[in-house]
Amino acid sequence: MTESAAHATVLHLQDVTRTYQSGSSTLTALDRITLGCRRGSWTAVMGPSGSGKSTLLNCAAGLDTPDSGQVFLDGRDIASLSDDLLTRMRRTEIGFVFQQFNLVAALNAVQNVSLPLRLAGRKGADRAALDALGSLGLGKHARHKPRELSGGQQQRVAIARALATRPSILFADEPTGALDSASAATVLDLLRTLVDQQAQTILMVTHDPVAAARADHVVFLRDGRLVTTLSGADATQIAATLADLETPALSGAHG
Ligand SMILES: Nc1ncnc2c1ncn2[C@@H]1O[C@H](COP(=O)(O)OP(=O)(O)OP(=O)(O)O)[C@@H](O)[C@H]1O
Repeated sequence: MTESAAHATVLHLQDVTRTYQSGSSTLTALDRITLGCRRGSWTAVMGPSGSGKSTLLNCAAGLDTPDSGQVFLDGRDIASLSDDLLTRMRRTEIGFVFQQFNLVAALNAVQNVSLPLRLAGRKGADRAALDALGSLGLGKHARHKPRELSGGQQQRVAIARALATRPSILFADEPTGALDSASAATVLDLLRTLVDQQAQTILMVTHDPVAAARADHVVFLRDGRLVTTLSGADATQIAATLADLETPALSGAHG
């Protein structure tokens, strides 16, 4: 990989604004957000409830459309893509991991992981899915259905599925939110390994300072604005920054 490829910006949001209309009032969920994710970096998004984290992830993933501003994925403005190209981009260049795993209950692990490959029309989907599960230490569980797996194992299958098409970026929405702390640690170790060894790019929403501390950068939102960024911070610093952001909202709620 060349130096420039190693440091290429995979995702760039430029002045992204998203509002919602509620009766006669306008709620600004995202307010001129500018943010970049470089290849092989892991960025966590934190902020009080309602600060715009999910909206940010959805706009970045092309699942929601900003009112203004631009979202570039691998240098392409996603608003300029046709519906067909946008669908293809979502299937192949973006991976998504959710709090509740969202595996298909009727399918076993290998069938779940091969699903996006089949949708993308790739040959050898089962072989690739088996390889992906094996590399995540889940080879023994390939034929297990989701209900036969622990929460941490299900989330690792979901990560294997999200990465099956080798997406440029993995979006993770509270990936450890439904896990006990030991399973969460395993999933976070896996994400860290993917970033360090495969230059995977990750954008993750989390409420958990311990999870955010595993990322390279933490961006903090409040009222739709990006208010501060920490790099290389530990969980204590991250928790303190989050508490500072939540304090005015709490006093407002009681005032
Ligand atoms: N479809 C919608 N219609 C109207 N308002 C919305 C809609 N989606 C989100 N909002 C509002 O936009 C703001 C940001 O919401 P968002 O879900 O992005 O916040 P969040 O930081 O992810 O919250 P949480 O931590 O509680 O999940 C909130 O005030 C929310 O009520």
